[in-house]
Amino acid sequence: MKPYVSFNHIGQTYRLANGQSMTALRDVNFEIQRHEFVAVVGPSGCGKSTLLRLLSGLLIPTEGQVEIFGKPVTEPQDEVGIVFQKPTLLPWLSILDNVVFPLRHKRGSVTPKDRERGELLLKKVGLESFLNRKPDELSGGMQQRVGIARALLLSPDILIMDEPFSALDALTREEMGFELLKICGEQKKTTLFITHSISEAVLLADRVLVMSPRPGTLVDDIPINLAKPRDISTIHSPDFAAYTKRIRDHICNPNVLPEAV
Ligand SMILES: Nc1ncnc2c1ncn2[C@@H]1O[C@H](COP(=O)(O)OP(=O)(O)OP(=O)(O)O)[C@@H](O)[C@H]1O
Repeated sequence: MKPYVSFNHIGQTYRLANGQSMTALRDVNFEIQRHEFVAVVGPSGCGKSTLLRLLSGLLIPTEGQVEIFGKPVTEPQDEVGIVFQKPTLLPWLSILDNVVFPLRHKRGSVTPKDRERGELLLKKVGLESFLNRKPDELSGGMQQRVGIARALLLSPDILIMDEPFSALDALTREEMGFELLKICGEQKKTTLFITHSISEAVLLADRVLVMSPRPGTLVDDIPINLAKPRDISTIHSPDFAAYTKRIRDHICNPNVLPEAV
């Protein structure tokens, strides 16, 4: 099967303000199949967000090529939706207007049909009774749901998420993870999910990519063969513990070879 996303020998060197250069990524190679949920974990500064910017077309790699279905990514495109760590909602707009904002930005206007779609997406994330509220009347978890609905507005095939739940409390974070799995399952998205949380990565993903410290490169690519649908009982299974240990060993002690799970 043709990969949906491919990172081919990706290197990224940033030019710093002082004129020096800094290599953030070195020879990163991986593929993502259609409808696969791939999580990326690694130490701080290893280049996780850089990977995300490369796939979103906000950044062009200094080496290699990122491709979506065989086509090089050279600019941002509608088939990619992004959920950021903070949803950055416009405080003066209602929740519904925030969700349809990308269309207003793109086309200059919003049709009743667009608003209907916005309402449907807000229903999907459980916010149908908050359409006319303002962002600061919502909790952090609810605001992040608005960010997810907004990212789904243009029906992207690919969803990229940069630590989307890191600002939430532990319980809300868990709940949002399960909701995300439901949404990705229903809407058949191909997902690249960046997180600092090893257990979140194992709980949500079909595959976990583990990165080395900077310059970041892949040190492990782990298929997560835990039964689906996943729920809170998944966390208590022995396989879950084995997967998290394998990842933690890489991150805490980069010289330890992965154990078989
Ligand atoms: N625009 C930029 N200009 C210069 N250096 C940058 C730029 N963006 C990122 N970097 C550097 O590249 C490296 C990788 O950054 P990146 O944000 O991709 O890592 P990360 O793994 O997402 O980090 P964290 O987990 O701390 O969020 C870091 O050393 C960072 O300082």
